[in-house]
Amino acid sequence: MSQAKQRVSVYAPASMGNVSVGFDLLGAALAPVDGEPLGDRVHVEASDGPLSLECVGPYADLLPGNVADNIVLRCARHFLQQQGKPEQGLALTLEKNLPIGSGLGSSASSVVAALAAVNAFFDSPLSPQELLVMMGELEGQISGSVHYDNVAPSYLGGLQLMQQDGARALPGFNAWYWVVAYPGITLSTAKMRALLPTELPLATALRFGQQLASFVDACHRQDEAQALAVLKDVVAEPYRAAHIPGYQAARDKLQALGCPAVGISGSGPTLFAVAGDKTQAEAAARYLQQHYVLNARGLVRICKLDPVGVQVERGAM
Ligand SMILES: Nc1ncnc2c1ncn2[C@@H]1O[C@H](COP(=O)(O)OP(=O)(O)O)[C@@H](O)[C@H]1O
Ligand SMILES: N[C@@H](CCOP(=O)(O)O)C(=O)O
Repeated sequence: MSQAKQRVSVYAPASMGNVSVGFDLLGAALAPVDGEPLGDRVHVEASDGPLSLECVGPYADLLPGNVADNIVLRCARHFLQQQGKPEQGLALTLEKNLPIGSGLGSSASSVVAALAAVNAFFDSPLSPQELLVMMGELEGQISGSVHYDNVAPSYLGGLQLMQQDGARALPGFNAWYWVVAYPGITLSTAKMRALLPTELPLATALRFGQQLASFVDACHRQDEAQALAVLKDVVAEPYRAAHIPGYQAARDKLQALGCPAVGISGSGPTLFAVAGDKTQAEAAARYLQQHYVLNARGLVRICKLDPVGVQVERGAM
């Protein structure tokens, strides 16, 4: 009697790094309100050959031509080496649903889905904390430095604040909609990081600390007015805004439409706008679709926070 082969599929949602107020320290997982997924999927199944990766999906053609450079394969290799396992017997498929270099945590989504999938395939030898550390290291290999504000929310869901010893969930504001718009052009995270100064003036450092502390306090007390008053980026936006085509004009227009906060998602070019209700979210989405999206690769989604993060499905083939 032949034994059924095991198959594991993992979905990892898009994420928004920084959320304006917490450069490299705060991130949010996104779930479109229309129920359509917005994130990469990785499938792992047993095979008789060497470790392999196939890429499919709407943004697969933008991945590195050499599959060995794909972060999903690098994640699988790293995991197998770390576990003392041979590089064979696994066939991986990446469904590349997120645009690359978009500010939607695309590489992080692939990293989270890949590592969660291989870990689940081998019955979870790594704890969630160990896995999160590995995700941060692998994501850091391609984005220019280790930062957890994409991998942590994609893995754990919700709004995640990085601490010295791991990630802590912050209570978000249930009424808020997060409208995200990706114009359809690529901006490399590493290059957008290279625009930033290596040191900040003392006044900026103080303002950053005060704003982040106020935002965290406001989340815990569910003080919406205080949270919105400090949802501002004094660290990265001043250096990045001019490098994102159309960003400053769109931000001004969205504010005029009544959106209480607008910012760069991750390192851009995606922008986000907070909307207090569905009507305002739809007006912002219409504006962004007409004026911020530049080509057919672009997208606009009205989202809530994804409360779940990674989703693992097991099955037999
Ligand atoms: N599975 C993958 N998903 C996204 N990017 C990948 C993947 N594998 C390799 N890469 C490479 O990693 C880099 C990711 O760029 P980055 O600007 O960090 O994108 P993002 O901000 O969308 O994560 C690109 O050079 C891309 O070719
Ligand atoms: N904190 C990082 C976030 C990068 O996010 P990405 O989605 O653009 O990769 C930064 O601002 O550099």
